[in-house]
Amino acid sequence: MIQTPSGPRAAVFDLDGTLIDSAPDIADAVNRAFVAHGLEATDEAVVTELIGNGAHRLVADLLARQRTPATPSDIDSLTAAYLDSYAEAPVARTTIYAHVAEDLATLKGAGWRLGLCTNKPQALTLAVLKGLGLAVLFDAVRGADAVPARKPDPGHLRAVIDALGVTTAIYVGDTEVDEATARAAGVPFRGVGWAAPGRLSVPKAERLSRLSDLAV
Ligand SMILES: O=C(O)COP(=O)(O)O
Ligand SMILES: [Mg+2]
Repeated sequence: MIQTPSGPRAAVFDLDGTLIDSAPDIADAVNRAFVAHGLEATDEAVVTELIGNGAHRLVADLLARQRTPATPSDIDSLTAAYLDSYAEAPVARTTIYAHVAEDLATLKGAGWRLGLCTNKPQALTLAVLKGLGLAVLFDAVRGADAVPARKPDPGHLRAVIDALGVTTAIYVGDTEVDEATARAAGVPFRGVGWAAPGRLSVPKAERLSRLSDLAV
């Protein structure tokens, strides 16, 4: 049985790399856009390492990695092409990490308010959550374009916490962007045990092995 005697009864989650392994669909979509523009595709493992700062930054980082000179308007149009391509197949190869769906349901059943704070755009976030059957679990969802400034701006996380109608919450994520956002917002942070190597500074021993451990 889950016990929630003290501490915040609200948790906000990052999406990519935290709740879902979306890297295969992100890599496919960004590579389709690059190839359609006469550019090279990038290995999925490399794309995976660059996820977490939003679509625009992913495109800019991939171009820099390929040493392809690009104007701001080139980056804008490639980003738009990538997001269009992603929206066509948002959950073709995406999977939910083990136990995540059942643990979120357990927390919700125990009275926790659940929020989502992601650098993925809002419409795509909702499409992914719906496609995976996770949308019903969340009381507030804010993608990168649903707030004035995205993570690591603390206002992004604060907007989700405000929308939950609570004063604080635990933030759960998989990268240093999430850690920095929580720190700047004055919110406690937990990293997930399944984060990709090198993406979190919090020691592995302190990371969550199950999301339901939040309630222990
Ligand atoms: O960078 C992105 O597109 C989204 O990543 P996040 O869900 O980990 O914030
Ligand atoms: Mg993430």
